[in-house]
Amino acid sequence: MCTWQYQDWLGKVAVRFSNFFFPKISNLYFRSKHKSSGNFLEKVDAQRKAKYPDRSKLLEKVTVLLGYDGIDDSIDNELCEKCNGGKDDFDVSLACKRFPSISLGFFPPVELYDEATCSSMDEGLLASQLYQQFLANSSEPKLVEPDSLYETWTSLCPGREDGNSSSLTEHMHSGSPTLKPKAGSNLEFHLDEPVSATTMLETQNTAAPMQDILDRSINCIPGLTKRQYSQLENCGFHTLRKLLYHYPRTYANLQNAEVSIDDGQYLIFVGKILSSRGIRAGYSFSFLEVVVACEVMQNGSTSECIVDETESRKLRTIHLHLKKFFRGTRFTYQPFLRSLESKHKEGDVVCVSGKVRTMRTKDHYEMREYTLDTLQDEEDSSTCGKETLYPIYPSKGGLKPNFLKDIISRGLLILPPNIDPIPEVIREDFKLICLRDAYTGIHQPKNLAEADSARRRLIFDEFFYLQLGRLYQMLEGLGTKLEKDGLLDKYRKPELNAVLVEDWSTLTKEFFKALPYSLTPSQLSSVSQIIWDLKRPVPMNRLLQGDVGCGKTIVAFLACMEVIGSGYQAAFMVPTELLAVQHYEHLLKLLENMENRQMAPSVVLLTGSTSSRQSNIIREGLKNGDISLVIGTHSLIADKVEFSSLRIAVIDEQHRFGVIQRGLFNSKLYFNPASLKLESAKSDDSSKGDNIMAPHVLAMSATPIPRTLALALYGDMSLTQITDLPPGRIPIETYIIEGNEDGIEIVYKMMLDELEAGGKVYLVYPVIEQSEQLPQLRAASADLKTISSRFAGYNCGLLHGKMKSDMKGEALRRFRSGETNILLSTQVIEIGVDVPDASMMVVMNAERFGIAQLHQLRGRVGRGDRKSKCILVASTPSSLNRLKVLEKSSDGFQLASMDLVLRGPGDLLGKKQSGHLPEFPIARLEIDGNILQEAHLAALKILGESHDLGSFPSLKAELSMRQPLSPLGD
Ligand SMILES: Nc1ncnc2c1ncn2[C@@H]1O[C@H](COP(=O)(O)OP(=O)(O)OP(=O)(O)O)[C@@H](O)[C@H]1O
Repeated sequence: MCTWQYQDWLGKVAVRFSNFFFPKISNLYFRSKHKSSGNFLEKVDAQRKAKYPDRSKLLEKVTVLLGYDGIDDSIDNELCEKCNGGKDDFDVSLACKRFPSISLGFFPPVELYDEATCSSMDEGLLASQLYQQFLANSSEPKLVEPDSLYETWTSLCPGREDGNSSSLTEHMHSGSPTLKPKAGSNLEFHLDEPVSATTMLETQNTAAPMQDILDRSINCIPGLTKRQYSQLENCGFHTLRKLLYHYPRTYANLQNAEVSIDDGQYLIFVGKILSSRGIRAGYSFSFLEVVVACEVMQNGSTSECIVDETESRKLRTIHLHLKKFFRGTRFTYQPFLRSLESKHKEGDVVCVSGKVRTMRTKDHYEMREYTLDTLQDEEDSSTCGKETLYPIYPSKGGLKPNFLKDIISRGLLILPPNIDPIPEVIREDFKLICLRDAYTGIHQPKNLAEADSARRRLIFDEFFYLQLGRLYQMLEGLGTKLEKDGLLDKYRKPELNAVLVEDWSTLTKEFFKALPYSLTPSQLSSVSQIIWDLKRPVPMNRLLQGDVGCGKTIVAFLACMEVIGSGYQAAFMVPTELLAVQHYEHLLKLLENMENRQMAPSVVLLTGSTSSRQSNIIREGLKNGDISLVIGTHSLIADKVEFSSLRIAVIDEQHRFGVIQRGLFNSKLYFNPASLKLESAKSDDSSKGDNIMAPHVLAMSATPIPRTLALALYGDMSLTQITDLPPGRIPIETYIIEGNEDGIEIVYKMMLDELEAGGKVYLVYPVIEQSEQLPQLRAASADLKTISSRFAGYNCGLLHGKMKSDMKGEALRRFRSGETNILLSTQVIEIGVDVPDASMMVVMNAERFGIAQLHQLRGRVGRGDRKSKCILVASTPSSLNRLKVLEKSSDGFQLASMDLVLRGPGDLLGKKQSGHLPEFPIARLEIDGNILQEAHLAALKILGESHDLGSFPSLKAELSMRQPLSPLGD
């Protein structure tokens, strides 16, 4: 920089110095009365008049004293803060304008998910106000310099590299305040009137896509101090995206007042803190009581009443007593209590939400569970907007809701309009608002309608990227365009195609004829749909779903027969050895019934307990194609197991396998073209022409969830549902009994009655052995003696996961054959165990099991034509209620979706399948099914246009930002 440039620069710095730092230093001095500040002030004053070069040293010193890195840092920060209105100014005046009705009063909660619509508020978004304020401030002749405005501008709009004046003018609205470039310069501007935020933001985006702004560091928010930055970072707000995902948990609708306060209602109030007291109530007991005075309307008044001041007499004052209790000596110390008290200042205007309990004194209410948000100010409360929504944020990692609210509104300001990766045509088709409006709408809605469209758009995104990701992954795994189009077509037209029984393979038809019962209509159509898929050159990925005991196994066996009948191999993987043995034995029995026994394929069992000699033989048979069907456990996915021509993989109880396990299974089972030994043995030619193809996958689940939920959970799978039960099934009677002495006696009596009537009883326990930590839990092993002596004339068996495999098989065999009448077991029998004449199930400590789990357990009985009972024994009276839902409903769909809602759907794209954290931050699977369907269609539309998303680079980028995808899900 040459000398004159440097002096010019320093001159500008000095102007800013006068305007920013001098008042700051003065404040510092007057506030602290500190001597050193006084000295500084004197020096500063002297240096204001000094020559430019002499000032630089002091400037540097002063800026460092004020907590900046240097002059540049301070200028950037100060200007940004100015353009945000400066925190102090902004907080008071803008909050009041934004929330004109922050007045004392009582208002009901408006849930984020509420679909009600209300009239809209006048123009006046926070964003434009902030800009106007910034520009108003900036219009002081001394402050605004052409390039300082430019600097400010670029710092506000990080994506913008140069001040392109033409693009700026392009977007100016007629009649809007304008910012015009001076003639002959693309850097200098003069102000006519303030420019709206939208106009400015639009202008900085015309050149490059700004989608990546969401993934920039949180540091890109103007005016963020270092401290705020590190606080946000520490709480996980690394990027703007993460910040904007911090949605309000609800909105307080401060205008929509109700008239009565009833005991037990969840309500929202706005009021003023009267007192805050930490009280020691005993040796190790204390509590905090915050009293808030609120003015609410008299019974019979309506919300319109308060618009007219003369009607204000209809208001009455109520007192809310917010109480928090603490137990423990350390909570009774005065310093602790004082610090509690000091968190709430007398006179603060607060928004309180929670459950009210009426107190003895009239108009006094107690709230023990509450949320308290301090509002910015109550000024200007007389100006009532038509409707005002006040977003209530959850706090995070110690960051206060109001702080987050402020940072989020600053973040919204720098959002350019073109951050939306979803093409306009899709937005129009599905009536979606643009992404920036969605972020603004969810954080700063003018009315409920706006919040609702914002929410709809954000939910759409959550589902859309999930669907897009999974379908994209599937397409990537396919070779030809034809296959890819075929796959998409299949998902586009969910109406199912089926193959008539006549067109099934000969083997399938023979096996079908040998069944001891006829298939239900649902089973028959499921088989036909699956076979239609099997005949296509595209690998099937289908989920067969149905309630417990509906007969899925036989459908899967028929699918295997179809493949084997075409000269290929089938693998049937189940989660437990017990189930593998059961399926194996069941299948052998069915095959024995076949008229033409020679047609029966070779079937083997491969589990962890298979001897190594036997395993070697089986592996060899699978490799050379001698074995047509293998039933087994995880052993099937071992590296060593190779197939000659695997054409279908059945995965029973698929949710029992982790994402990676399923992926491994999938990727391992590729049809090996090198080994076409069986090609000549084909009896049908339906599959000819396919060279290398992934095997068909038929996953089975006994967790019957509604179609929409299934779509979300398994978006890349076609779905077949068995909706009926085999004929002759009698509904199971369910009883919930408290496990006290009397209760247990009743249970034993019911068991005895059942045994005397010739029934068989499962007795299920939460644990195998009694534990010292949980003495209240009854244990299977420990109870064996008690039960045996109690039911002396009957034989008891024991079955649990720690037993050796053959012992388990033997225990089940004895129970099935009737050698034992009572089987004491753990939840090991939960999946798949099929003993059709078992007629009673007793579950001890039933509250230890999930709802869906209990439904599965209950499904072990009532599988034959005998009337069955299920008794759920609850340890405590309080747990009875939760179990009652099972007493009322036997609909697996309803119970499973309830369970899903309680547990959360789990991580669908990643490895995590804990099911404890809902993966959709804002969507609710149980109510947003229609949006999910639309998202599914939109994903198909996009991929139909471009299989590899080549034509949609923004979508591809967004997909990778949201979740890195890999075929194995890791
Ligand atoms: N159409 C039918 N008519 C009569 N009985 C049938 C029919 N289909 C299946 N079954 C019998 O119903 C019982 C349950 O079938 P299966 O074990 O296949 O059920 P599932 O759907 O796999 O149940 P779970 O999810 O509990 O494992 C079996 O004993 C089976 O033989």
